[in-house]
Amino acid sequence: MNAKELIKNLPDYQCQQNLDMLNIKHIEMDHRLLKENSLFVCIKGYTVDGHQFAEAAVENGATVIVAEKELDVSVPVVIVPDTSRALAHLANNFYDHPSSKLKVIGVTGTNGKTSVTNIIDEIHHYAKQKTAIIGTIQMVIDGESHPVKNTTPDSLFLQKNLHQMVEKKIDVATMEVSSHALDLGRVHGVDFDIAVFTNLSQDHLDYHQTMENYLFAKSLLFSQLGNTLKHERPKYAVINQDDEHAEFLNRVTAQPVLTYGVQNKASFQAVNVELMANGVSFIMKTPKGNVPIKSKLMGMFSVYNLLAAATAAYASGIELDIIQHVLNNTTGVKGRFQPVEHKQDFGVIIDYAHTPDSLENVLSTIKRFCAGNIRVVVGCGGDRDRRKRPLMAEVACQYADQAIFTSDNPRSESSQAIIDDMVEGLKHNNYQTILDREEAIKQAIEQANDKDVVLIAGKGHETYQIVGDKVLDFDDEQVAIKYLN
Ligand SMILES: CC(=O)N[C@H]1[C@@H](OP(=O)(O)OP(=O)(O)OC[C@H]2O[C@@H](n3ccc(=O)[nH]c3=O)[C@H](O)[C@@H]2O)O[C@H](CO)[C@@H](O)[C@@H]1O[C@H](C)C(=O)N[C@@H](C)C(=O)N[C@H](CCC(=O)O)C(=O)O
Repeated sequence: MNAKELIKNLPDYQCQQNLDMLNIKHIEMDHRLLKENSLFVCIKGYTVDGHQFAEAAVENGATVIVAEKELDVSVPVVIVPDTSRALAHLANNFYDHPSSKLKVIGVTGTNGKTSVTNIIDEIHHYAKQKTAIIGTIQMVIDGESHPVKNTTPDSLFLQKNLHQMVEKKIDVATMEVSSHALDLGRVHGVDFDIAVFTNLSQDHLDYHQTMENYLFAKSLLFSQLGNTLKHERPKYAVINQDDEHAEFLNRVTAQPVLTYGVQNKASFQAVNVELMANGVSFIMKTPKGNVPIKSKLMGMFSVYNLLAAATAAYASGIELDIIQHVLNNTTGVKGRFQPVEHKQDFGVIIDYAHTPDSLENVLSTIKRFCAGNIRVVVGCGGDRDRRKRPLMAEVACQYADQAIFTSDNPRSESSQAIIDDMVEGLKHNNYQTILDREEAIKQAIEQANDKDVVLIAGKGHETYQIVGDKVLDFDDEQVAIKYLN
């Protein structure tokens, strides 16, 4: 693509050099990945400023640099006020606006994003559509799995892979949209068809500082839905009517809204809800009649996840009998309320719950069917929201009979310091501290009696533990299996 053509839609750029003859074959934001004839965008990161790699980028094949300041390099420099924003638009332009060529469903909210995204994907797959999914666990394009670094990737990765999806004739891409991504503009330019809101509770205050900022970031997905129709396809906002922020989000979007909920009247409402030891059942009231649902997924939060996915799928034009089939048969996602199969007479469940709210949801669900004691193994991540630490410990001790506080991903912090934050001011004494996560899981399993349930919380699907700058192999499920057999 001609360099001048590529940058022409940037609203506010300066470039003293002539770009007419330059052909750009790649866009890159990491100088280590550069190839010949690339445009390199210098991103000011949190830990590193990409501007320092400009010279090395030229050596590695960059023929144009996009930066926020003048640079002493031998190739043309395009100066823009904000390189992250420019990258999102350049990538969208370079890959020819891929999100306008397939249906894109974005799911945001504190809890439930992964489960809802996966159920929406399952429904479209069952409806014989070609699907792709982008989320915390992985990116899957037409059944092929790819690793991911972030829940919602940076704009370059995102646009490149949306382009791949168009090439592979994907009909619908369902993606988790984190508040970080919305705030950092990773999804700028993505033409969403449907935006789904699950819920909002305390998390990520290390980044957003206040709940108002956190809500504002989430709301960007709904304002970004715009007010235009794309390709004659209607756009929809799907909102959890029972969440206290529903009304605010309702006002943010200019598109038609479909709601779901249990307590309040909604487009999709669950009534006659029964929470059982082996699943949930309810009648799903819909604009086209009542649909009985009996799912293997457990707990009230699963009722909400199922409703969110059903409403989004309905907004996407899927027939109710297909939605019903998938809701009744889905087995959920690895690391989300995942039972570990074994021979003993007690239960072991792995869950990604790493917020006070999600931990409370999971523990209160277990409380409904556990005939013995609940034992929870839990920690908090390092270099992340410190304010949630005592709240997590309080929830653990309040709902479980015995809590073991241990390491999560301590990152650059000491595990002991994180646990000190958790227990500061804690009035309960039904807890012990075992810093080593494997030892904590072992102890919880060895202490369990018949009818007890052991919940291993916080890391879910993760197969690693981040200690300092090392990423060590660690899989809660594998460790549990080791001590169960
Ligand atoms: C705070 C934050 O969001 N950081 C993200 C950010 O990293 P950073 O700002 O430190 O950037 P950097 O990697 O130092 O590099 C800056 C620039 O220099 C370039 N570079 C760097 C080194 C080099 O040798 N050469 C080079 O060119 C980089 O490619 C980049 O363009 O940009 C990276 C690339 O896009 C992200 O992977 C990284 O996410 C980190 C891993 C992260 O942990 N982010 C969390 C906070 C996050 O975003 N979480 C949400 C999920 C939240 C949830 O719902 O649970 C998410 O969506 O994942």
